[in-house]
Amino acid sequence: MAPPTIPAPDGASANALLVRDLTVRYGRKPPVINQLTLKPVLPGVVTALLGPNGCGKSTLLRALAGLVPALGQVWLGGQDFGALAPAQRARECAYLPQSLPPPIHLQVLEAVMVARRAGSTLSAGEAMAQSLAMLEKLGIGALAGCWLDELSGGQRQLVGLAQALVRQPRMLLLDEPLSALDLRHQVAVMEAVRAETAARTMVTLIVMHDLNIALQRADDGIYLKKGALVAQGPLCSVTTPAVLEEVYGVRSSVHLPEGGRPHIMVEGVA
Ligand SMILES: Nc1ncnc2c1ncn2[C@@H]1O[C@H](COP(=O)(O)OP(=O)(O)OP(=O)(O)O)[C@@H](O)[C@H]1O
Repeated sequence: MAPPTIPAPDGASANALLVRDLTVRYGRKPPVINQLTLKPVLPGVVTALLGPNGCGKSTLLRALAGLVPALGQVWLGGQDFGALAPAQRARECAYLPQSLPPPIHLQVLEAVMVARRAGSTLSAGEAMAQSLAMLEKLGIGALAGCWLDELSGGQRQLVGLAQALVRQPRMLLLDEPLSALDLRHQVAVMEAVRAETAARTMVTLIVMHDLNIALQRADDGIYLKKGALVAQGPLCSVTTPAVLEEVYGVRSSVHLPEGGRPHIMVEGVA
């Protein structure tokens, strides 16, 4: 089947994620996502997936990862992603769920190495070097020898992220990866994700609730409401008081410091 014809910016479509007419429902309930069509989600930049509780952000990520059945078309890098065998899809797409990785009795370095070696022919030595480097990038090199089941929630979240990043997927889907992290680790994670996304020209979608962190650290944004697209584009351009009122039902103002990125002041419920 030919890729869906969604207009892409010049030269951007080759590795982009294309989503067309995506419908996802749980059981017999009405669809959570109903015929969603996105503009191309570009590779090499971080795209924040935003919207109120229950609007379908996690469902969209799970559908893209092939973890819930969906109707419609999902293409990645010119390939019909929905038609790939599950093993190949798992190699090309790393998905980090909202829930923490299970606290199994494994050392952190081993756990990251297992993720790196899954489905690859990499030697143990090379996998160890890459795994250690990834732990360092996320600021948790000191945890390499610790047991996973003795870590805090935030530390486990960081290890889950290291496992996702070290696999070098073509598409990285992160569901609220900052939720359990302190400020320093939030910044370290977003910097590492940005650097890996750019270096590997990955498609990276991150569910976020903190709009100001998104505005500082993400490039593009997708605003959803009730499973439908409200706005998509460069995050600093699409984040307007009108969009925030429509999506979240709040009154807000956008402040633009000289030479900086905008930040949002929420003034109240609309
Ligand atoms: N496994 C499931 N079975 C049935 N309904 C589900 C299931 N998972 C999610 N839903 C429903 O789908 C809707 C969207 O949920 P989803 O988790 O995708 O939202 P979300 O935008 O990620 O929310 P949040 O920001 O609160 O995490 C909700 O109404 C939820 O109740």
